[in-house]
Amino acid sequence: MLKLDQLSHSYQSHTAHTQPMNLSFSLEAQQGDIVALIGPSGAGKSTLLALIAGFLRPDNGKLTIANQSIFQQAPAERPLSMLFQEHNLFPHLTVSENIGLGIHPGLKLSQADKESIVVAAARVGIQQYLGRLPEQLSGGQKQRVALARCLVRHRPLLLLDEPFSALDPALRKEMLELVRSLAREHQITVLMVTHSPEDALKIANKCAFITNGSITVFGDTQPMLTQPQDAELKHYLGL
Ligand SMILES: Nc1ncnc2c1ncn2[C@@H]1O[C@H](COP(=O)(O)OP(=O)(O)OP(=O)(O)O)[C@@H](O)[C@H]1O
Repeated sequence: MLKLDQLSHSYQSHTAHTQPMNLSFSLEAQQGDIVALIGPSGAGKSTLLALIAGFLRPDNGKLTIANQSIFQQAPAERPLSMLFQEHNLFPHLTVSENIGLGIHPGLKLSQADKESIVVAAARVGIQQYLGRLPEQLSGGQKQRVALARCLVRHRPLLLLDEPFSALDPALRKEMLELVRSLAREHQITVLMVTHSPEDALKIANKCAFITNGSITVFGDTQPMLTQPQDAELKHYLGL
């Protein structure tokens, strides 16, 4: 479904004392896979998502979704949605309007669109807040709104950059379970950056370990994280 073949990017060094950072990623995920992206700080996890989302231009390599190259597509045209830890909602727009932005950036919405906003809000459990402004919501409720906005887009790929790490453990677990059931229901492929191996074990069937700008271990999450063979991965997990 999603295929990256040596998708590369180099960050130039800004000072004489630092080296340029070269990153290159190869990865294959099937439809409905939930892939956890783990690895030390600065390894390249967010860069990988930015390359797929189109925020960052690759220098080389191939990037396909359902065998179609998305290399030339602008970020908004790509068949994906993305959820970050912060800055997900516009403060002056209601919950309903914030969700509607996922359908049309100018909020030109048909009756059917408005109905799909209500359906998505109900699916993530925030239908009673549709008229509120983001400041009138808790952190967890805000992330539900952002998730509903991803849902109304009906895109086959969802990119998550630690969206729930600021939530308390019980709420985080709830949100992870919600993402897992939504991914199952809609056969969405999910790539999730996380610093928590526990979260990876809870939600992801596949796991990619990123070090120094590339994926060095990829496999089924359970054996990979509970019986790691790779020395660097063992060290990262503290085993
Ligand atoms: N705009 C930039 N210019 C130069 N170097 C950058 C830039 N953005 C990121 N880098 C470098 O590229 C590397 C990968 O960064 P990235 O943010 O992808 O890592 P990460 O694995 O997501 O880290 P973290 O877990 O801390 O968020 C880091 O060494 C970082 O310093």
